[in-house]
Amino acid sequence: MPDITLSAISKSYGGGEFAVKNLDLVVPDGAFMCLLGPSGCGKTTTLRMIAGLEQPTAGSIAVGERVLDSVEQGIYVPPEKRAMGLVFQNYALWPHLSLRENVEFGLRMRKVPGPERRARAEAALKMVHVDAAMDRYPSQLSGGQQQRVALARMLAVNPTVLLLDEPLSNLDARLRLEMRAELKRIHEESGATIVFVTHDQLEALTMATDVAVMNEGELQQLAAPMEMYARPANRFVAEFVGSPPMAIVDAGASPGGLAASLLRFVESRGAQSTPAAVGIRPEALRFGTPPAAAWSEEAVVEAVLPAGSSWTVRLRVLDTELYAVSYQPVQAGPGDVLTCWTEQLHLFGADGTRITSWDRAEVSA
Ligand SMILES: Nc1ncnc2c1ncn2[C@@H]1O[C@H](COP(=O)(O)OP(=O)(O)OP(=O)(O)O)[C@@H](O)[C@H]1O
Repeated sequence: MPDITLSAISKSYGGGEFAVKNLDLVVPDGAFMCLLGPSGCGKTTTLRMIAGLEQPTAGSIAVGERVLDSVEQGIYVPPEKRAMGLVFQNYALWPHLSLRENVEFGLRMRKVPGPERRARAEAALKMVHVDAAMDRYPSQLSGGQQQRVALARMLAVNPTVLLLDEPLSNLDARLRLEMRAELKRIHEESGATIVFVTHDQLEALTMATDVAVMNEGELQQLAAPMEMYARPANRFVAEFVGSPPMAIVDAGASPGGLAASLLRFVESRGAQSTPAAVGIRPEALRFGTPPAAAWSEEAVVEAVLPAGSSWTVRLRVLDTELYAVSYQPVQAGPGDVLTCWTEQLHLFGADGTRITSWDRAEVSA
């Protein structure tokens, strides 16, 4: 299956508001792409347009050379002719069919012969761990089990493109973790192209090969997960990806404050442009003697919150409260003064975009 290309796609439901604005996006063949963003940012609308369930109001969608939508050329290919598998958050299982029959249904429509149909349905149900309940009816299952059956129903037809809209939202934490690993394995084994909608940044970071972050209908950044985490393209992505979120300190506050300290540091390191804001990830803050090339300040410990494998520390650094996350035990208590330092600062310009010249300077330093 070739790449899926969205060119200048917009969607308005009327009233002048755009659910999706001028979106250019290529989903490479075999990718596991997550569309990530807060509620209402246009992820579902984008997925539904790829599926053919919504028509764009401008732009075009193509798979390889085959145009599926083109507003300009008046082309629209209906969902059933797109050969894509779909699972939505609000999956609909047939209530009068057993789980096995539900999964076999799609295969029956595709005229797959009986024995093969049965084997493929069983294998798919096994994959999502509901094979023990194969002869039950949907009403006898929990929401999470039903969601897994919906996933199995789609997997059974071996689609080359899977479109998934929050398919793990009804699962408890343990099953979610298990299904993330399963989906990743299914992706690797099947070679299918997956487009996955989620508002959960951890889900995107753990599963995707490519993450497209959206906000208010617009693409904010398209990158591999670790690249996005290490170098968020703007303030929105910086605050959305990562937990706890990156602290972003605006320049121009009091001269004796944290912002001034950070600005003095970046100036002393020859930053080519003055940032409007500086970001620090909580897990990039360290304690103890700083390396010569790192920014550091004295910090007053306000609280230490142990969480088993990590320690979250609330600090006051000059005029600002910061959080640090340490994966080593923190031997300190309220009122103690520690030296905190970091080797990675994220610089943002007045328009909120990342100052990339600083990253290059940091790398070459
Ligand atoms: N059928 C519709 N009619 C009118 N407005 C709609 C319709 N569907 C979506 N919208 C609007 O379009 C915008 C984007 O919605 P969309 O469902 O794509 O966002 P989302 O990022 O998937 O959000 P969520 O995670 O909450 O599902 C929202 O402002 C929403 O209210």
